[in-house]
Amino acid sequence: MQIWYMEPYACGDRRLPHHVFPPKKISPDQLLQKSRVQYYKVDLDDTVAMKKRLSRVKAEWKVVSSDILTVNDNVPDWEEKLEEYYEPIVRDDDFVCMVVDGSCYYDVEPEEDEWIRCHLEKGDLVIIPKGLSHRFTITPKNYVQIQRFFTDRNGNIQMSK
Ligand SMILES: CSCCC(=O)/C(O)=C/O
Repeated sequence: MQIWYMEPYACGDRRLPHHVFPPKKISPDQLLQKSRVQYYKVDLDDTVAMKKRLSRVKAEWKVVSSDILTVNDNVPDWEEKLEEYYEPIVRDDDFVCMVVDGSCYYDVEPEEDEWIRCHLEKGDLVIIPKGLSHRFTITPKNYVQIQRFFTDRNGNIQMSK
């Protein structure tokens, strides 16, 4: 995963990196300190290691359901969907997301109008904590397949998936 500060009030093609000038990249540890976003690299080609990592994440974060979402330009109402995903949201549950194929950006906003761009590729898994403003968009590949894991902060019935 590559992580960098975005230029303020980025406009134009959202798929471009929109670095601040000069570019300011940060490490996953710095991202964690700054925003509480956690990061794991999952080796999707190693089934045993992948299952181990995912079952740990599911147990630790009380994952109750998951889905797999493909975002590409064959999606009906593609432009509208992208608009919707780019709208900042603040969730009241922790959100876990892993890139299965392709690439995408999750932008997080630890402080008002200060956006940090996380460029996720295959095997990158992030945990966006509840309460943190974030948004999603695609990269110039125009293609990503992600697995989303939904958590239950109230400890309700667990569904296996
Ligand atoms: C294409 S994923 C859109 C972002 C998302 O599903 C979500 O709920 C983020 O919190």
